[in-house]
Amino acid sequence: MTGPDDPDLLADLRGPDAEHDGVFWHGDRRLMVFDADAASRANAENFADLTLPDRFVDQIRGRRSPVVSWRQVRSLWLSQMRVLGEEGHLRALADRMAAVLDDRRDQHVDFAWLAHEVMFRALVPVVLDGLSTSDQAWLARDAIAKLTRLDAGPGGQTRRQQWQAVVAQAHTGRVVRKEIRRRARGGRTRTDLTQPIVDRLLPALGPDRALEAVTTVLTAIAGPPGAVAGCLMYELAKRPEWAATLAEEFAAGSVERLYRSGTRSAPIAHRFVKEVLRMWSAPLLMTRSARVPLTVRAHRLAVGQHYLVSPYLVNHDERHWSDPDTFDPDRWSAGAARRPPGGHYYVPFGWAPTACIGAGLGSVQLVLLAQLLCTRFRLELRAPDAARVSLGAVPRPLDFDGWVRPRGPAAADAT
Ligand code: HEM
Repeated sequence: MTGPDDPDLLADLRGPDAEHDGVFWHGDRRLMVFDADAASRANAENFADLTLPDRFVDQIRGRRSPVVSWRQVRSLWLSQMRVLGEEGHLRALADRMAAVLDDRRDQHVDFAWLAHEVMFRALVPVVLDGLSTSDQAWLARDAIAKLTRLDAGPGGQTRRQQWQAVVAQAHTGRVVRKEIRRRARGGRTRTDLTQPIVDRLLPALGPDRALEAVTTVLTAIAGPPGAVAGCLMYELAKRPEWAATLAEEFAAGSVERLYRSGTRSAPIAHRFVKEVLRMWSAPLLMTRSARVPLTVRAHRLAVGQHYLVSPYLVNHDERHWSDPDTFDPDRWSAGAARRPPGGHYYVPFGWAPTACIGAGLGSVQLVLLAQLLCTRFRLELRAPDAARVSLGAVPRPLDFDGWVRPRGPAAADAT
């Protein structure tokens, strides 16, 4: 767990949160909306009619662009996500994760950063398939720069890091723009999240808004998936009894079945993943700007005022969860003593209508990662007793470094 001197972004918020039942003003007039019902309602009202901003060229010329609702963009992605969750795509996703782990084998690594790398690199082709190695490397550099900024906090980056971040972001823009243009000219088609945007929405969106849509997903896969994966590695490393239970479950089934039926074929691993997602939800806080006048439990927000929501605090709310700070995958078993309250009290993927489009794939990917770590690889920690999780912008294991080792042939055969 978190050490007393480690960062805790929520330290000043827990007291007022309990005192005011989850809705209160904090500091410079920002409303904290940590109550599950209030957060869900505020998000629904705020984003009910979300449309994309006008194109840049139209803004300059004082014209209106064709109206495209965010719902249209999301619905194309959600359909494509179903295809991307099929057997062949899951196998390819797992192969890409295994390749990153294999590449780092026997080197001294920070596991929290490794987790980001494994998740992000494996997910890039889900968003933009078929990129050259050097273009993929630019996307990874951009993601690392964003994560470094998150990790360092405001003003915590050196000028060199800031400059590298600008360069990486510019290159990512160039890579995505080039790929959209190539596909629009009738080049190759791919099964990824960019293709339906090009095929179905490009004329209405225009190139700059299409670029914005694709980079939104690239940003989304650069943070929470890796943060949660780092915590999954942490929980597996700290709880050998759970690692052994999961290894047994994976050995009893085949990995091919896992690709075919996803989380269904590994119910214990799925419970473990659900609990990691609850216990270590990322990000800790999300800032929203009111797009319409909002009233949250009699607190009024004018357009442009900010409010903050927290999947983490909702998932740890003592009013709804029993022993919320205890890591207990068994709470997800049928008939468990600590029952989850269900519904919108469990929000590791946020709230409709902007809830994560990758919730299903993200969960399966975490199960696949657990499978790799219980069967083909193992983590050897440099200082097992020192490892703990701090609560910065995202939950982050500290002193969590060591070596990825291959498992013996007997364990590999079990896959
Ligand atoms: C375990 C993995 C993941 C976690 C924990 C996670 C978590 C989140 C959270 C908390 C949000 C904010 C939702 C809100 O605004 O209320 C979000 C949004 C989003 N996520 Fe994920 N995510 C994961 C995986 C993925 C994957 C695999 C993809 C796509 C390949 C993805 C794409 C997105 C997108 C596009 C959004 C923005 C949705 C919108 O604004 O409409 N995420 N995610």
